[in-house]
Amino acid sequence: MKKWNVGTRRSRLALIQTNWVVDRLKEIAPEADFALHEIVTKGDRILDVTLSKVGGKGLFVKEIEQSLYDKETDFAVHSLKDMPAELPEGLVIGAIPKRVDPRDVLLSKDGKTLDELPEGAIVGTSSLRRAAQLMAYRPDIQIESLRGNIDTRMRKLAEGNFDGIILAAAGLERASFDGTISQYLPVEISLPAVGQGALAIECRADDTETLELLRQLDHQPTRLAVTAERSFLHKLQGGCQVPIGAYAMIGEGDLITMTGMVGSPDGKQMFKNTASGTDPVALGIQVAEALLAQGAGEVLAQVLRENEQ
Ligand SMILES: NCc1[nH]cc(CCC(=O)O)c1CC(=O)O
Repeated sequence: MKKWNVGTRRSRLALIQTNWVVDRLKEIAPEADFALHEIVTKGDRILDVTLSKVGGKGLFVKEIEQSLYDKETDFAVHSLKDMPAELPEGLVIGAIPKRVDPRDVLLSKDGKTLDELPEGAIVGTSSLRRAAQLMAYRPDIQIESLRGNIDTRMRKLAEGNFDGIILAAAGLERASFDGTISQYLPVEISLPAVGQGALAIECRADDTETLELLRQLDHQPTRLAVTAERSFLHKLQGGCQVPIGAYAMIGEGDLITMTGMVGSPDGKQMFKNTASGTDPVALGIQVAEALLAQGAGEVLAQVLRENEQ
Protein backbone atom coordinates (compact mmCIF):
# COMPACT_ATOMS: atom_id res chain seq x y z
CA MET A 1 0.00 0.00 0.00
CA LYS A 2 1.34 3.41 -0.99
CA LYS A 3 2.06 5.69 1.94
CA TRP A 4 2.37 9.44 1.52
CA ASN A 5 4.23 11.53 4.10
CA VAL A 6 2.56 14.92 4.47
CA GLY A 7 4.25 18.04 5.86
CA THR A 8 2.23 20.57 7.85
CA ARG A 9 2.69 23.36 10.36
CA ARG A 10 1.42 22.55 13.82
CA SER A 11 -1.04 25.40 14.34
CA ARG A 12 -4.68 24.53 14.70
CA LEU A 13 -5.48 26.17 11.34
CA ALA A 14 -2.64 24.38 9.55
CA LEU A 15 -3.79 21.01 10.88
CA ILE A 16 -7.39 21.70 9.84
CA GLN A 17 -6.22 22.60 6.33
CA THR A 18 -3.93 19.59 6.03
CA ASN A 19 -6.59 17.20 7.29
CA TRP A 20 -9.06 18.70 4.82
CA VAL A 21 -6.62 18.03 1.96
CA VAL A 22 -5.89 14.49 3.19
CA ASP A 23 -9.62 13.73 3.45
CA ARG A 24 -10.15 14.87 -0.18
CA LEU A 25 -7.18 12.74 -1.30
CA LYS A 26 -8.55 9.69 0.51
CA GLU A 27 -11.71 10.05 -1.58
CA ILE A 28 -9.56 10.09 -4.72
CA ALA A 29 -7.21 7.31 -3.57
CA PRO A 30 -9.07 5.21 -0.97
CA GLU A 31 -6.34 2.56 -0.90
CA ALA A 32 -3.54 4.97 0.02
CA ASP A 33 -2.18 5.78 3.45
CA PHE A 34 -1.24 9.28 4.66
CA ALA A 35 1.03 10.13 7.61
CA LEU A 36 1.19 13.69 8.96
CA HIS A 37 4.53 15.25 9.91
CA GLU A 38 4.18 18.36 12.06
CA ILE A 39 6.98 20.85 11.44
CA VAL A 40 7.72 23.97 13.49
CA THR A 41 8.78 26.91 11.29
CA LYS A 42 10.75 30.06 12.08
CA GLY A 43 7.53 32.07 11.76
CA ASP A 44 5.96 29.90 14.46
CA ARG A 45 8.93 30.27 16.82
CA ILE A 46 9.36 34.05 16.61
CA LEU A 47 6.11 35.44 17.94
CA ASP A 48 7.19 38.56 19.79
CA VAL A 49 8.47 40.57 16.82
CA THR A 50 6.49 42.32 14.10
CA LEU A 51 6.58 40.03 11.06
CA SER A 52 7.94 42.73 8.77
CA LYS A 53 10.92 43.07 11.12
CA VAL A 54 11.64 39.35 11.31
CA GLY A 55 12.54 39.65 7.65
CA GLY A 56 13.06 37.06 4.96
CA LYS A 57 10.45 35.65 2.69
CA GLY A 58 8.91 32.28 3.30
CA LEU A 59 9.12 32.41 7.08
CA PHE A 60 6.42 29.77 7.41
CA VAL A 61 7.60 27.42 4.67
CA LYS A 62 11.42 27.00 4.71
CA GLU A 63 11.70 24.13 7.20
CA ILE A 64 8.81 22.38 5.48
CA GLU A 65 10.52 22.69 2.11
CA GLN A 66 13.70 21.22 3.62
CA SER A 67 11.72 18.12 4.62
CA LEU A 68 10.57 17.77 1.00
CA TYR A 69 14.18 17.94 -0.22
CA ASP A 70 15.19 15.38 2.41
CA LYS A 71 12.33 13.10 1.25
CA GLU A 72 11.07 12.98 4.81
CA THR A 73 7.80 14.24 3.30
CA ASP A 74 6.26 13.86 -0.19
CA PHE A 75 4.02 16.89 -0.19
CA ALA A 76 3.16 19.76 2.13
CA VAL A 77 0.05 21.87 2.64
CA HIS A 78 0.48 25.63 2.97
CA SER A 79 -1.69 28.72 2.98
CA LEU A 80 -0.85 30.06 -0.46
CA LYS A 81 -0.39 33.56 0.89
CA ASP A 82 2.52 32.38 3.04
CA MET A 83 4.42 31.21 -0.07
CA PRO A 84 7.06 33.50 -1.60
CA ALA A 85 6.44 34.50 -5.23
CA GLU A 86 9.29 32.29 -6.37
CA LEU A 87 9.61 28.65 -5.36
CA PRO A 88 13.02 27.14 -4.70
CA GLU A 89 14.63 24.98 -7.38
CA GLY A 90 13.12 21.51 -7.67
CA LEU A 91 9.83 22.24 -5.91
CA VAL A 92 6.44 23.00 -7.49
CA ILE A 93 2.86 23.66 -6.44
CA GLY A 94 1.24 20.36 -7.40
CA ALA A 95 -2.29 21.49 -6.60
CA ILE A 96 -4.22 24.64 -5.76
CA PRO A 97 -7.67 23.61 -4.50
CA LYS A 98 -10.71 25.84 -4.95
CA ARG A 99 -10.30 29.15 -3.17
CA VAL A 100 -12.60 30.07 -0.26
CA ASP A 101 -13.57 33.65 0.71
CA PRO A 102 -10.51 35.84 0.02
CA ARG A 103 -11.65 38.87 2.03
CA ASP A 104 -10.29 40.42 5.20
CA VAL A 105 -12.74 40.69 8.08
CA LEU A 106 -13.18 42.87 11.14
CA LEU A 107 -13.81 41.34 14.55
CA SER A 108 -14.86 44.02 16.99
CA LYS A 109 -16.28 44.62 20.43
CA ASP A 110 -20.07 44.48 20.27
CA GLY A 111 -20.03 43.57 16.57
CA LYS A 112 -19.37 47.11 15.38
CA THR A 113 -18.57 47.64 11.71
CA LEU A 114 -15.59 49.69 10.53
CA ASP A 115 -17.83 52.75 10.10
CA GLU A 116 -19.25 52.30 13.61
CA LEU A 117 -15.89 52.10 15.42
CA PRO A 118 -15.39 55.13 17.71
CA GLU A 119 -13.11 58.02 16.80
CA GLY A 120 -9.48 57.03 17.43
CA ALA A 121 -10.35 53.32 17.79
CA ILE A 122 -7.46 50.91 18.34
CA VAL A 123 -7.30 48.17 15.72
CA GLY A 124 -4.88 45.26 16.00
CA THR A 125 -3.00 43.93 12.99
CA SER A 126 0.64 43.27 12.18
CA SER A 127 0.03 43.35 8.46
CA LEU A 128 1.38 46.49 6.77
CA ARG A 129 -1.10 45.87 3.96
CA ARG A 130 -4.10 45.85 6.31
CA ALA A 131 -2.78 48.79 8.33
CA ALA A 132 -2.18 50.94 5.23
CA GLN A 133 -5.64 50.32 3.82
CA LEU A 134 -7.42 50.86 7.15
CA MET A 135 -5.66 54.17 7.67
CA ALA A 136 -6.42 55.23 4.10
CA TYR A 137 -10.11 54.62 4.81
CA ARG A 138 -10.22 55.85 8.44
CA PRO A 139 -7.18 58.07 9.15
CA ASP A 140 -8.24 58.49 12.80
CA ILE A 141 -7.80 54.77 13.56
CA GLN A 142 -4.75 53.74 15.64
CA ILE A 143 -3.03 50.57 14.50
CA GLU A 144 -1.38 48.36 17.11
CA SER A 145 0.73 45.29 16.50
CA LEU A 146 -1.02 41.93 16.95
CA ARG A 147 0.67 38.62 16.31
CA GLY A 148 0.06 34.98 17.11
CA ASN A 149 -2.28 32.38 15.72
CA ILE A 150 -6.01 32.95 15.36
CA ASP A 151 -6.84 31.79 18.90
CA THR A 152 -4.27 34.14 20.43
CA ARG A 153 -5.50 37.11 18.42
CA MET A 154 -9.12 36.46 19.33
CA ARG A 155 -8.16 36.14 23.00
CA LYS A 156 -6.40 39.51 22.88
CA LEU A 157 -9.56 41.09 21.46
CA ALA A 158 -11.66 39.45 24.19
CA GLU A 159 -9.24 40.73 26.86
CA GLY A 160 -10.15 44.24 25.78
CA ASN A 161 -6.81 45.34 24.35
CA PHE A 162 -8.37 46.42 21.05
CA ASP A 163 -11.59 47.90 19.67
CA GLY A 164 -11.18 45.58 16.71
CA ILE A 165 -8.81 43.21 14.97
CA ILE A 166 -8.45 42.27 11.29
CA LEU A 167 -8.10 38.67 10.16
CA ALA A 168 -8.66 36.66 6.99
CA ALA A 169 -12.17 35.29 6.51
CA ALA A 170 -10.64 32.07 5.16
CA GLY A 171 -8.82 31.11 8.33
CA LEU A 172 -11.84 31.82 10.52
CA GLU A 173 -14.19 29.88 8.27
CA ARG A 174 -11.87 26.88 8.11
CA ALA A 175 -11.51 26.90 11.89
CA SER A 176 -15.32 27.36 12.27
CA PHE A 177 -14.85 30.72 14.00
CA ASP A 178 -16.80 32.64 11.35
CA GLY A 179 -19.63 33.31 13.82
CA THR A 180 -17.35 35.89 15.42
CA ILE A 181 -17.01 38.05 12.28
CA SER A 182 -18.40 41.59 12.66
CA GLN A 183 -17.91 42.70 9.05
CA TYR A 184 -16.57 41.30 5.79
CA LEU A 185 -14.44 44.15 4.45
CA PRO A 186 -15.20 44.95 0.80
CA VAL A 187 -12.14 44.50 -1.43
CA GLU A 188 -12.52 48.18 -2.36
CA ILE A 189 -11.52 49.00 1.25
CA SER A 190 -9.13 46.13 1.98
CA LEU A 191 -7.64 44.39 -1.03
CA PRO A 192 -6.59 40.92 0.17
CA ALA A 193 -3.07 39.53 0.25
CA VAL A 194 -1.89 37.72 -2.86
CA GLY A 195 -3.30 34.19 -2.70
CA GLN A 196 -5.43 34.81 0.39
CA GLY A 197 -8.10 32.15 0.80
CA ALA A 198 -6.27 29.58 -1.30
CA LEU A 199 -4.17 26.57 -0.29
CA ALA A 200 -1.01 25.41 -2.03
CA ILE A 201 0.15 21.81 -2.01
CA GLU A 202 3.87 21.73 -2.66
CA CYS A 203 5.90 18.74 -3.83
CA ARG A 204 9.09 17.79 -5.65
CA ALA A 205 9.03 18.70 -9.35
CA ASP A 206 10.29 15.22 -10.37
CA ASP A 207 7.86 13.20 -8.22
CA THR A 208 5.43 12.15 -10.95
CA GLU A 209 3.43 9.81 -8.72
CA THR A 210 2.65 12.57 -6.22
CA LEU A 211 2.00 15.09 -9.00
CA GLU A 212 -0.50 12.71 -10.54
CA LEU A 213 -2.34 12.36 -7.22
CA LEU A 214 -2.36 16.09 -6.46
CA ARG A 215 -3.41 17.11 -9.97
CA GLN A 216 -6.90 15.82 -9.20
CA LEU A 217 -7.36 18.43 -6.46
CA ASP A 218 -6.31 21.32 -8.67
CA HIS A 219 -8.97 23.97 -9.43
CA GLN A 220 -8.13 25.67 -12.71
CA PRO A 221 -9.93 29.02 -12.18
CA THR A 222 -8.25 29.42 -8.77
CA ARG A 223 -4.87 28.55 -10.27
CA LEU A 224 -5.37 31.16 -13.02
CA ALA A 225 -6.35 33.84 -10.51
CA VAL A 226 -3.52 33.22 -8.06
CA THR A 227 -0.99 32.87 -10.89
CA ALA A 228 -1.89 36.41 -11.98
CA GLU A 229 -1.63 37.65 -8.38
CA ARG A 230 1.72 35.93 -7.81
CA SER A 231 3.09 37.28 -11.08
CA PHE A 232 2.15 40.78 -9.84
CA LEU A 233 3.92 40.09 -6.51
CA HIS A 234 6.98 38.70 -8.27
CA LYS A 235 7.28 41.72 -10.55
CA LEU A 236 7.20 43.97 -7.45
CA GLN A 237 9.66 41.68 -5.60
CA GLY A 238 7.30 41.68 -2.66
CA GLY A 239 6.87 39.39 0.30
CA CYS A 240 4.50 39.48 3.24
CA GLN A 241 6.51 42.38 4.73
CA VAL A 242 5.39 45.02 2.21
CA PRO A 243 1.97 46.68 1.81
CA ILE A 244 0.96 44.90 -1.39
CA GLY A 245 -2.45 43.45 -2.20
CA ALA A 246 -4.05 41.86 -5.24
CA TYR A 247 -7.24 40.13 -6.13
CA ALA A 248 -8.06 38.41 -9.44
CA MET A 249 -11.41 37.06 -10.55
CA ILE A 250 -12.17 34.73 -13.44
CA GLY A 251 -15.01 35.67 -15.78
CA GLU A 252 -16.48 34.31 -18.97
CA GLY A 253 -14.00 32.69 -21.38
CA ASP A 254 -11.40 32.50 -18.59
CA LEU A 255 -10.96 36.27 -18.77
CA ILE A 256 -9.00 37.32 -15.68
CA THR A 257 -9.72 40.70 -14.08
CA MET A 258 -7.24 41.77 -11.45
CA THR A 259 -6.78 44.74 -9.15
CA GLY A 260 -3.35 45.34 -7.63
CA MET A 261 -2.42 47.73 -4.82
CA VAL A 262 0.72 49.19 -3.29
CA GLY A 263 0.43 51.53 -0.31
CA SER A 264 2.69 53.42 2.05
CA PRO A 265 2.48 51.95 5.58
CA ASP A 266 0.71 55.11 6.85
CA GLY A 267 -1.94 54.79 4.13
CA LYS A 268 -1.26 58.29 2.82
CA GLN A 269 -0.14 57.06 -0.57
CA MET A 270 -2.19 54.39 -2.29
CA PHE A 271 -1.61 53.12 -5.82
CA LYS A 272 -4.19 50.90 -7.51
CA ASN A 273 -4.78 49.56 -10.99
CA THR A 274 -7.30 47.15 -12.51
CA ALA A 275 -6.84 45.34 -15.82
CA SER A 276 -8.12 42.27 -17.68
CA GLY A 277 -6.46 39.64 -19.83
CA THR A 278 -6.25 35.93 -20.56
CA ASP A 279 -2.55 35.37 -19.84
CA PRO A 280 -2.17 35.40 -16.03
CA VAL A 281 1.58 36.03 -15.97
CA ALA A 282 1.36 38.89 -18.48
CA LEU A 283 -1.59 40.42 -16.60
CA GLY A 284 0.29 40.39 -13.30
CA ILE A 285 3.26 42.14 -14.90
CA GLN A 286 0.97 44.65 -16.64
CA VAL A 287 -0.75 45.70 -13.40
CA ALA A 288 2.60 45.88 -11.57
CA GLU A 289 4.06 48.08 -14.30
CA ALA A 290 1.03 50.38 -14.16
CA LEU A 291 1.64 50.88 -10.41
CA LEU A 292 5.37 51.43 -10.94
CA ALA A 293 4.52 54.07 -13.56
CA GLN A 294 2.36 55.83 -10.91
CA GLY A 295 5.34 55.93 -8.51
CA ALA A 296 4.81 52.79 -6.39
CA GLY A 297 8.48 51.79 -6.75
CA GLU A 298 9.64 54.64 -4.50
CA VAL A 299 7.15 53.64 -1.78
CA LEU A 300 8.29 50.00 -1.92
CA ALA A 301 11.96 51.01 -1.77
CA GLN A 302 11.22 53.15 1.30
CA VAL A 303 9.48 50.26 3.10
CA LEU A 304 12.40 47.93 2.36
CA ARG A 305 14.87 50.50 3.72
CA GLU A 306 12.82 50.80 6.93
CA ASN A 307 12.67 47.01 7.37
CA GLU A 308 16.46 46.83 7.18
CA GLN A 309 16.97 49.29 10.03
N1 LIG B 1 -0.77 35.78 7.96
C1 LIG B 1 -0.93 34.45 8.44
C2 LIG B 1 -2.00 33.69 7.71
N2 LIG B 1 -1.68 32.91 6.65
C3 LIG B 1 -2.84 32.33 6.19
C4 LIG B 1 -3.89 32.77 6.96
C5 LIG B 1 -5.30 32.34 6.77
C6 LIG B 1 -5.94 32.88 5.53
C7 LIG B 1 -5.60 32.18 4.26
O1 LIG B 1 -5.52 30.95 4.23
O2 LIG B 1 -5.42 32.85 3.25
C8 LIG B 1 -3.38 33.63 7.95
C9 LIG B 1 -4.12 34.30 9.03
C10 LIG B 1 -4.68 35.67 8.68
O3 LIG B 1 -4.15 36.36 7.80
O4 LIG B 1 -5.65 36.08 9.32
